Amino acid sequence: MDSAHHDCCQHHDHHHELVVDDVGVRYRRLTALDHVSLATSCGNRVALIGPNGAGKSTLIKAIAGLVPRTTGTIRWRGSAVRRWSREFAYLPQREEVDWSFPITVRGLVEMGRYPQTGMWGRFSDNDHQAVEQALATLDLLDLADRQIRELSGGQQQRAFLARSIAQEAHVLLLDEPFTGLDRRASFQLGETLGELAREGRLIIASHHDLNTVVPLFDEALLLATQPIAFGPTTEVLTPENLALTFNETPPVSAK
Ligand SMILES: Nc1ncnc2c1ncn2[C@@H]1O[C@H](COP(=O)(O)OP(=O)(O)OP(=O)(O)O)[C@@H](O)[C@H]1O
Repeated sequence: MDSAHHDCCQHHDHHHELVVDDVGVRYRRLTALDHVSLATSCGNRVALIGPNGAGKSTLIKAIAGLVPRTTGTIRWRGSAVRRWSREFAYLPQREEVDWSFPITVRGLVEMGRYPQTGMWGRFSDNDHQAVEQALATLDLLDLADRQIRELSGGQQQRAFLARSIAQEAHVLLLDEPFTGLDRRASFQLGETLGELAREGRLIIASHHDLNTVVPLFDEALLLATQPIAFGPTTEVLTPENLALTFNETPPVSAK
């Protein structure tokens, strides 16, 4: 990966850059999230872990400013997040994407520039350069003129990541990015996310495979509508916390 060091952490102070404070989200009468808090900063990869319906997607959308909060606040670098901004990139779950939509990889990555140029705006040299740089970063130059429907699942994920790089997003919010990838594609995506985090981005992803949380993520939030635990992956992934999260009987310690 050859992109220059990302500027994400230059604003770093003693506080965390992203602060989710006591957030609740309700859909009509259903409480999807309740009293959720976490604080983290750029450079981290944060896993959201929990059973189906635990609120992982809802939290991702709330941080992205895509669903309204019922309670609490979300602050990014000291300012309240109220609606979507260019600093956040959101990748929906695979099944929410229309993969038959006729667009090339380059066309998809160019969409990352629309917040700057407007949908019908002229692309400057700077915009073209950002697109080519993003394609190169995700190793997609050879595939740039292919239709996205003609790509493998792993290549499609990379195309979406390239779009968020072209957008110059600081926070990547990914809904189950590893689902449906084989081992090789998963490994490659893991390497890519590691690089993007090292360059100074914050990565937040829902994740289902408990066996790969530790190698792939620095921090984890265990979630079951309410937060069960948040912290460094190796500290929070205890059998007790997992049992509470997945509503199983906690292991009885030997007497
Ligand atoms: N648009 C919506 N309207 C009403 N209820 C919703 C909506 N979206 C999600 N829900 C409900 O909110 C709860 C949390 O859903 P969410 O999709 O955030 O969970 P999740 O942890 O991402 O689940 P999964 O692992 O199955 O993707 C669920 O009970 C779900 O049915």
